[in-house]
Amino acid sequence: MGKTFAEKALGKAAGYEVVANQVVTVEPDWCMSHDNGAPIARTFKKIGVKNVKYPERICFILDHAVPAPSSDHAVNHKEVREFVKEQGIPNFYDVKSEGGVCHQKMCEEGYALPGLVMVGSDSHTCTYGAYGAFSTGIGRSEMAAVWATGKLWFKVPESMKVVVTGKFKPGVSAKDFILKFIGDVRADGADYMSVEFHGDGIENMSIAERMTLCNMGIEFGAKNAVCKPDQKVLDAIKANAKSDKWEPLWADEDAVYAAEYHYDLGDIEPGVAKPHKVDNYAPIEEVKGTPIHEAFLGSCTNGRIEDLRLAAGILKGKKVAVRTVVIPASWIVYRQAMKEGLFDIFLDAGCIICNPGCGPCMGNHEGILAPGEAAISTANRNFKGRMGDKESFIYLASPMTVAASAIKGEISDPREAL
Ligand SMILES: CC(C)[C@H](C(=O)O)[C@@H](O)C(=O)O
Ligand code: SF4
Repeated sequence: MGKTFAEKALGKAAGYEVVANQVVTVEPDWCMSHDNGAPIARTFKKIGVKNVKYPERICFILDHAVPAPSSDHAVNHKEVREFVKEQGIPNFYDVKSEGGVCHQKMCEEGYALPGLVMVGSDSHTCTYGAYGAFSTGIGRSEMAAVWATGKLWFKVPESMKVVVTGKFKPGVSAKDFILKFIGDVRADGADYMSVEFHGDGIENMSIAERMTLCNMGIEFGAKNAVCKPDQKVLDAIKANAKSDKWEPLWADEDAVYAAEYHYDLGDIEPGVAKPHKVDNYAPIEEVKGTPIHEAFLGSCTNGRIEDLRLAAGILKGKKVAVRTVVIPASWIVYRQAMKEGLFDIFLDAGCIICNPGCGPCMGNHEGILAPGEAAISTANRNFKGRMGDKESFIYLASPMTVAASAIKGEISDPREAL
């Protein structure tokens, strides 16, 4: 019987053959934390161990509220800095023009690598599956224990196979597909499963698009989400792989799956997730004309250079009708966007460009909504109150839909703006 990706990756880490539902203990290759490293450090101190087991495997990336918008946030940052120093942790991205959203940094700095086991104290750690890693979010106390012991147990997940063929039509992108998919399988569709994206539809996608898919794995319950580490990935990691333990792993043809789905990307149209759930999908036709008060282009889901280019293509020579916040996912993306002239397009259109970080994605700052207001956002969550006020509304959409909607001040079909 063939093996799934999860069975291979966790088997490799355990050092012996494993099958779905077996419990294994492994030593994760990387442990990522962000601003919440501060409460984790407090928990770590209660364990009674003086030093973390593998300082070189820990990464800290301050991003959730940078620069600190409140004293509480500043205290978190301060405690992270102190912990990094005290424990001799080499991989630290402070509030400087070298950071960005943690998941973007883990990918662009060469931590995300095929076949590695990666954990993060953030639910969207599943993003690194775009590079063929087995990556998953874990809780804070769990992370404190991993720092102390270097180990973590997993139940090897059962797997879901999503076979994706074809190409998107103009005006449609990976975000439209994943929103539609989540609408179909619902928020618990892949609970504790390893989700594998297969097919030429995925091969045709850029790594950025694959990151958008894997990033949203947790929004339908996945333990991890992953794409085959093909030549595109091998080329991308050549320059700066931060570990030599990687190995491209992929599922066998005859692996056994708990569920299987098939999609043709040519059938996908622009769509949104309506308030207040990510699986509340609607095709654009259904929501077209809904007034919005803010547009947000950014986050770990869609703040990459490829996303900014798509939005700029629509905003070029136009004016936005509502406040539009653009946040490149990292300073590398920021510089690139500046170099390509995208900032001129955004600024001429009336957009605000903020420093890389999570921004308003989870309501910390840089674009909080007032009661009764609605936003269209490229992020990944639209829960009640997510952008600051319980009486506000969030529609999730692709960068092109967000740009087209910003111009009209109402939810709009990007195909009409091309
Ligand atoms: C703050 C953090 C723990 C949280 C997460 O786990 O995902 C955040 O990044 C989010 O997107 O909701
Ligand atoms: S950008 Fe949003 S979803 Fe991504 S890590 Fe930050 S808060 Fe979470």
